[in-house]
Amino acid sequence: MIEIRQLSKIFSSSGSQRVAVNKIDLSIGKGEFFALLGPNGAGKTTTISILSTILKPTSGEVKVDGLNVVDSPHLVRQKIGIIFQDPSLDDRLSALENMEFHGRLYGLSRPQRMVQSEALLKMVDLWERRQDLVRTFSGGMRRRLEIARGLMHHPKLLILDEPTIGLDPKTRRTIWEYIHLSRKQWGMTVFLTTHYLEEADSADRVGVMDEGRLVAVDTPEKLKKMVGPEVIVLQTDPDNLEPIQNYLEKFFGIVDCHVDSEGEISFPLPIGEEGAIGIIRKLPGTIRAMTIRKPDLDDVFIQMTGKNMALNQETASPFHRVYRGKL
Ligand SMILES: Nc1ncnc2c1ncn2[C@@H]1O[C@H](COP(=O)(O)OP(=O)(O)OP(=O)(O)O)[C@@H](O)[C@H]1O
Repeated sequence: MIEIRQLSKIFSSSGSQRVAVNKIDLSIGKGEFFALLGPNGAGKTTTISILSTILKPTSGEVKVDGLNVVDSPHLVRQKIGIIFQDPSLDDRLSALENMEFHGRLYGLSRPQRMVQSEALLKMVDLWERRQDLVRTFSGGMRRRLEIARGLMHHPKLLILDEPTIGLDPKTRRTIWEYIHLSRKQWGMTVFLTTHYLEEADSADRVGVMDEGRLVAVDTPEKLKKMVGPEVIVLQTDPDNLEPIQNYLEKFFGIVDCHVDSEGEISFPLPIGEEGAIGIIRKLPGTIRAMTIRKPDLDDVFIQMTGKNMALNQETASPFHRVYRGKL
């Protein structure tokens, strides 16, 4: 459904150049659910702006369902639905009018518009509120309406740029139910950018993007396996973080540590070593608590980029054991 070859985008302004996307290659199959994960400024929005024909590449080639996005932008737009980070509804119109307007732009007939609007507004639980102005809607209701509107012309490819940012967990779950329902109904491909690790976790494949480069692409399970079987998280004094890092590097060759200013340090448990407790006993300073858990996509990100991705995470990994007290 998507073929990206050696795609680069360089922004030039007042004499300086910024490489937002740096020679990425990516193929996404029909019906696949693909998540692009990366921190602020990684190049995710730029990539999907090129995919959706809003921006032109500096070099490289992008095809959507066999159509080149530069040569055939109008045909490509017919095939895609986009949900942007920033709301794009007209809040002076009602929910139904927003649907109707979008349907007209996509050349749907009146009967098609009526059938689709009713089915989709019912799907997102907004049918009862169809005559109300969007300006009277809550953030979650607007987001649900945007999803319904993006699906109005039955796109082959749905592009979502952080669609659930700032929404409560219940609304996020509901939105995903609608998207998965539509995937099942007409085999839609989904291309998502997100900061939420659990959203990326449910994708068929995840691409890790950093500073314009695609540093890894694989299933979430395989990416996590690359980190190792388990990750140790330790609580210590902030002053003790550096000595611990030095010790881990010197005696265990561990360089993929993540530290935060509160005194937390995490690193993959070395395979074949004497076990977590054995390592901890030899570390300098006081260790207040230790958690052992399965790696998550944040650990993958740290290992690939040396940076932390865990923004907005609600819950820790469910697969953890916690040790507290004297170790
Ligand atoms: N129109 C522009 N002109 C100049 N630089 C830009 C422009 N758009 C994006 N950039 C730069 O390109 C880089 C990638 O930005 P992009 O918005 O694609 O990142 P992102 O991964 O989507 O980040 P976020 O998660 O914050 O949305 C950034 O350094 C950004 O400042």
